[in-house]
Amino acid sequence: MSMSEQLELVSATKSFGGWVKRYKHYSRALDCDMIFTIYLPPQAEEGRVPLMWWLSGLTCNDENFMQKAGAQKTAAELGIAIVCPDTSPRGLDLPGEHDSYDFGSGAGFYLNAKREPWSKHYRMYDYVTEELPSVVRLHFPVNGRESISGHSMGGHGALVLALRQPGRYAAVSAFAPIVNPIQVPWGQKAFENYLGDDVGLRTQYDACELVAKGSSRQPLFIDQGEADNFLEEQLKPERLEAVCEEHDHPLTLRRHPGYDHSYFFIASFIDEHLRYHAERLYAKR
Ligand SMILES: N[C@@H](CCC(=O)N[C@@H](CSC=O)C(=O)NCC(=O)O)C(=O)O
Repeated sequence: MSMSEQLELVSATKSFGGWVKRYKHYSRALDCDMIFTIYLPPQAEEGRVPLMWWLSGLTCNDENFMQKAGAQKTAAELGIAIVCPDTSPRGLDLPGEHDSYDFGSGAGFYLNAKREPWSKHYRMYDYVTEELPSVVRLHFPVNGRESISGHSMGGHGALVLALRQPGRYAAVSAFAPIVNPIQVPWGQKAFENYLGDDVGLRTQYDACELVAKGSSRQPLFIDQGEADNFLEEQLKPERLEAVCEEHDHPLTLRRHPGYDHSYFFIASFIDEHLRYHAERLYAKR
């Protein structure tokens, strides 16, 4: 077993007949130690189960979703494992890395950075698409069926990963995703610093641009709160709606009056997302 495949158990907590477990491992892609959390439903004690990836947003780590979304009860009922990676490399002290909430630590944007000093460690795209899935497949009873979801920056990650890898995920959904990062302040700041001014490279990490490019027909399921204080400046779901309409890309976008950007919003609709994922994860191919 390579160094990156060796896991150290950090904690194990029983939940709805299954287990929430945190593991530490060395990531070769990021060249640092990382922690991820997995929920293993009770069915995983008897056989292999499908897996939903959850990508969290700015300022989060691997724990926010497991502690706040209340997903375990329905995941246990449906027999779905959930893996929550962290949102950036950790344990480094790159210059400026911890200075702001929307860049550097806690804000990896699920991309492979090209600019120094970020390029050696900030390779979250490779980490969440290749390295961590290999580790999970090696150590846990998963059956090869995967889906993906996420929130805000993690919603951006879920959409981009799915649109760039047609056929990989049985389902993709998002809560309040950043759909057009190249056109909004959060994304512009991150992409400028991580990727530089290569416009072609930036568009590869932008859901609206990927839909316009048309390389995937993956249906997208999105929930958005109308009282979200990031809605107008950072999220702009109407842009994705317009590009999907123009390119006839399947999109279900639900707007919910009164809901904000928090995990109270996610907890309110996570069961519907899990059922959406389960239907597709268990569908006959
Ligand atoms: N601190 C910032 C906002 C931080 C914030 O709202 N983070 C969200 C994700 S935002 C987009 O990626 C989050 O999930 N926070 C963690 C949580 O547990 O709620 C500010 O004050 O503006």
